[in-house]
Amino acid sequence: MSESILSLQNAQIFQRENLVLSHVNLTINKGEFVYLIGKTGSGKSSLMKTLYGDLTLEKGTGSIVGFNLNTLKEKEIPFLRRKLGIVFQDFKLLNDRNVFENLKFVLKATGWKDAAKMKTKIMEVLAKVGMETKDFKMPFQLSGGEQQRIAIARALLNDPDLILADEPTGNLDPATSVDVMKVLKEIHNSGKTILMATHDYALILKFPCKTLKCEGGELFEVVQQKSSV
Ligand SMILES: Nc1ncnc2c1ncn2[C@@H]1O[C@H](COP(=O)(O)OP(=O)(O)OP(=O)(O)O)[C@@H](O)[C@H]1O
Repeated sequence: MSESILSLQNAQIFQRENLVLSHVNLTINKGEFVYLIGKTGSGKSSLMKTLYGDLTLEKGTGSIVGFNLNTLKEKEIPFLRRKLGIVFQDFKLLNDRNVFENLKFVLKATGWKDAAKMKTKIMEVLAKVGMETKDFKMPFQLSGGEQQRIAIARALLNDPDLILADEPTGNLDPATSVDVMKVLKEIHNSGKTILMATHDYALILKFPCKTLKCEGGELFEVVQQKSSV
């Protein structure tokens, strides 16, 4: 039987007092790659934020990477995020330090102490995104696509059970988006589970996968046909 990594049942997603999505039923099994699509303002980011503990799940039930979203305490959120790799549209790299130090910062913040082990891990994740020769570069010396690769490498540091990518190609041109998508697909092929919010339909057509759509305040699966995505 497939192992569920993420499950929401009859969930309601709120932004403050505003109901953004209702009747959300969603299961993601280990090893899946799932797109989350929908127009701007349809609730993709709100759903993602609920999954990484930035918004509270107030109605319905939910569990993710072994955490119960209904009973999640503030102090548990860092532990939840260690089991998630989160990738954002705007990379969120620290501009005052180089690539290596950006990654080391995350390892130290998550309890790593041994310098040699940290170096091995950093070079391992950089190799996975094809950036092993850029460890000494400052973020502003990198292109947008390269910065996103580093952000993906950062998301891999703690061997996450699930990667949540919120519009990871949103700031990239079409060719660079395809390159970054290839990196994400390689990571998926190596056994990782990925949920990716996007409104880049060209990418979905090029790399078809299970697709969920936020529309009219609800979430449903769409069939992979040009007319339906
Ligand atoms: N911090 C906030 N406070 C109150 N309402 C918010 C907040 N952030 C988003 N919203 C509202 O929640 C709804 C869903 O927004 P959300 O950002 O989840 O959409 P989205 O599908 O991710 O859009 P986009 O593709 O533009 O990122 C919108 O109506 C938005 O105005």
